[in-house]
Amino acid sequence: MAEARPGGPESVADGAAPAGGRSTGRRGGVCNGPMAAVSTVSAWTDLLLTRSALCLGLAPSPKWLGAWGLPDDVGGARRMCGAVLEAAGDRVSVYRIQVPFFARFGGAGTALLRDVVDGVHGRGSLAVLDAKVCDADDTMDSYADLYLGPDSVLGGDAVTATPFMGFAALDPLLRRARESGTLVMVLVRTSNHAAGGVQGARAGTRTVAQRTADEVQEWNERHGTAAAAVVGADRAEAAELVSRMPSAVVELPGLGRAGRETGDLVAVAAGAPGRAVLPVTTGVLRHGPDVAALRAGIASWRAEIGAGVPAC
Ligand SMILES: O=C(O)c1cc(=O)[nH]c(=O)n1[C@@H]1O[C@H](COP(=O)(O)O)[C@@H](O)[C@H]1O
Repeated sequence: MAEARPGGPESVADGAAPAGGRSTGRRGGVCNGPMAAVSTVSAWTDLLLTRSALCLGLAPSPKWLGAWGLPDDVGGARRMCGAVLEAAGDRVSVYRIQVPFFARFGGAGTALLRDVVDGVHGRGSLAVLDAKVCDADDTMDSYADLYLGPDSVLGGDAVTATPFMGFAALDPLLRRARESGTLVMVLVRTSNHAAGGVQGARAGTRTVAQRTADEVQEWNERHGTAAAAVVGADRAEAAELVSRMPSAVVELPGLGRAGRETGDLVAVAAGAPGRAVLPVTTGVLRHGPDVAALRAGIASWRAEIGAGVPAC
């Protein structure tokens, strides 16, 4: 079995020329004063339709580094990310990057995370920073400075956020996302077992998840399409929630997970063409560290998704 390519910064940041997607620095920065909103969703749609709805998870956790025979340190994390990016080339539209697995290495981990985001952009792909943030008032501006847009510390194209301090608490972050042409991916319904008791609870005539979905749609209608959504529910519930947010990019987690049918996820995604992002982490990382095996795993997911959610 070939090993993951050892790498310096170049091995993560180098990539194929951007192929129809976002190029680094194309958008205005968040620190450059007021800007016109850019057509965020159309940039995502272009990529999702021309490449694939497939989104690769980058998760250099102790578990995965151990499974790959790599040291649980920033060097191991760099080699893992380099191998996945090398295997994917320019065939993947979006990466979901698990922030805590980088931040746990301190400053070196944060620098690696920025390198990885640059590597994603170098391949013409988009980077979702999975940090699940939320707080009140001016802290949200600081989250934007950290996560959103080319002039932020980490340069993400989207950040995940929890709405459970009340949807209005997300407003400052959403405004910054709109200004920088990025997205806030709001947790509408998550797939973890404990979530049902909160997100499935009824608030008047709607569940909390339905109400949050409606708030995503309302924000986009009022202000522009910076609100996106994470919907990790079964087929019927996911389809219903997605139908409430016709303007939003929706991330549908669960591919390759026990108890989740790929066909169900693909069917929900097919109902939101050009807006649905299907992340897979375990289902690809289990093929590593061999780059050829990773490449074959990615190709197989693209084919399986492509049968239901066609890309050109
Ligand atoms: O935000 C997410 O992506 C997410 C939403 C959700 O509903 N459930 C969920 O597990 N996730 C993330 O998905 C990751 C696992 O990805 P898979 O291995 O592809 O299932 C976890 O680390 C979570 O952070």
